[in-house]
Amino acid sequence: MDPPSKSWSIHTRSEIIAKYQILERVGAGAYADVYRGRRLSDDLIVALKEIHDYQSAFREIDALQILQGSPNVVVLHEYFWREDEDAVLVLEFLRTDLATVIDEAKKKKGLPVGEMKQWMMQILSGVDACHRNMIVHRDLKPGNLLIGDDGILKLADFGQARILGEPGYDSSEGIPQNYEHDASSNQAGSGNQEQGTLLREEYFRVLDELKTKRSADDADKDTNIPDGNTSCLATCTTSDMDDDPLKSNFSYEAREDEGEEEPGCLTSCVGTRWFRAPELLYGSTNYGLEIDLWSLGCIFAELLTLEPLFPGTADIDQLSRIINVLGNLDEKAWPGCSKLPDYGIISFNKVEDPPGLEACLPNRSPNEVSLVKKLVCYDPAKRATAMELLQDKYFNEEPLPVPVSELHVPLNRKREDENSPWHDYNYAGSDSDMEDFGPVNITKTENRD
Ligand SMILES: Nc1ncnc2c1ncn2[C@@H]1O[C@H](COP(=O)(O)OP(=O)(O)OP(=O)(O)O)[C@@H](O)[C@H]1O
Repeated sequence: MDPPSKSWSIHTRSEIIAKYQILERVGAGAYADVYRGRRLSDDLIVALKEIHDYQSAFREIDALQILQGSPNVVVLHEYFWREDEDAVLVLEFLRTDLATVIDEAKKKKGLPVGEMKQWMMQILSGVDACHRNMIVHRDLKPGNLLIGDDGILKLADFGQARILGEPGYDSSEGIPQNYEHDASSNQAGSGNQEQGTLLREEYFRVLDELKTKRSADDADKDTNIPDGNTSCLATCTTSDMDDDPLKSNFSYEAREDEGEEEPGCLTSCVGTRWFRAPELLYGSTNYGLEIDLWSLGCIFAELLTLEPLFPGTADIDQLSRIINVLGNLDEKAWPGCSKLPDYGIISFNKVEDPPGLEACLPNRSPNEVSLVKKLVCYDPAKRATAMELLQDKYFNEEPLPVPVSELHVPLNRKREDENSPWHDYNYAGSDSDMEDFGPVNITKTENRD
């Protein structure tokens, strides 16, 4: 089978326009365009997500099918996917997101604690649903936590999600059960459709072809947005590596391919830099659900201060910011960390007296600081689970979480490209991982073999 040609236009898809009126485009991500749509049968407003990347589509459909019924995960109504077309997911339409809540709170100089707790509990409930199903989201950030008019927050954008097995995951578990590959059939999947299930062998064959094609596509790319608030898959290109003076450390694309072929390996190039766990920054390929818990800690800290916790401008700057707060990463802080693939490559100067997370959370209560500390810690095994945090005393002390109906839901969505503190930076044209980041004491040691 030839790699699928991309339609790039949902408007030409007869099977979709027979059922939905396509309204305006409401968003675009690394590999997707999202439109507001209206279901003709009952006027239901939906989001139509056209995904231009096969792997992201497989992952998103697979994870969402497993998580359907979880109150804090976006609803997948149905999806369309023909062999030669992009997948189009029909999702419930959610007008705003947590990034907008934070942005509005900043303008109003604060977020009431009772509201903040309610947002946090909903996030924890969504993450708990994922982790109970051994699904690691891998791109948790405020912009991927969507919010409906009713104040219900839902985890979205599962394009980087993976299903982990026990004890080492079997990558073949990431197969969508209802993928329709018969071009004669006019629709691919509506959650419970049985016909057209793709065999595992066929799935991996198709995936291999696509990865080969994607590598070729990536080699052609010459644009890069070095935005720490943008998903890694959007920022990792071959041009990143070419410009990176430590390029032997950051061979992300190579890792993605290697990792997919060997069960038990995962790519370290996932997520969004500001929310990326240290094990990913050090190149780990056998991490677990805990990477989401680190991201969660960064999101909670941002809710508490209304500023990103570690707004790194490059991967090394990201690590430097973490180390400058938590102290150096060593065997004492996380036994086994020296085995991380990139651990020996860059050594940071000794941080003599790290200020700790308290310094990043001024004027916050001890229980609030403690909540963040339970998540933002080096040793992944020490990070509290979402389930544990739902029982945290913080949520049972005054002021209690407000009911969902009392949450202030913003009317619109923040236009990230305009409001991002890195907006100007993004368009300054710098791709280099070593340019433009703040003062950082690093020493480059010799390359790995
Ligand atoms: N269910 C939805 N309802 C309303 N808008 C949505 C919905 N899903 C996505 N969007 C909008 O579309 C944008 C892009 O969607 P999404 O983040 O899922 O795409 P992506 O390509 O996977 O993104 P990323 O680059 O973050 O990986 C979102 O930021 C949001 O503005």
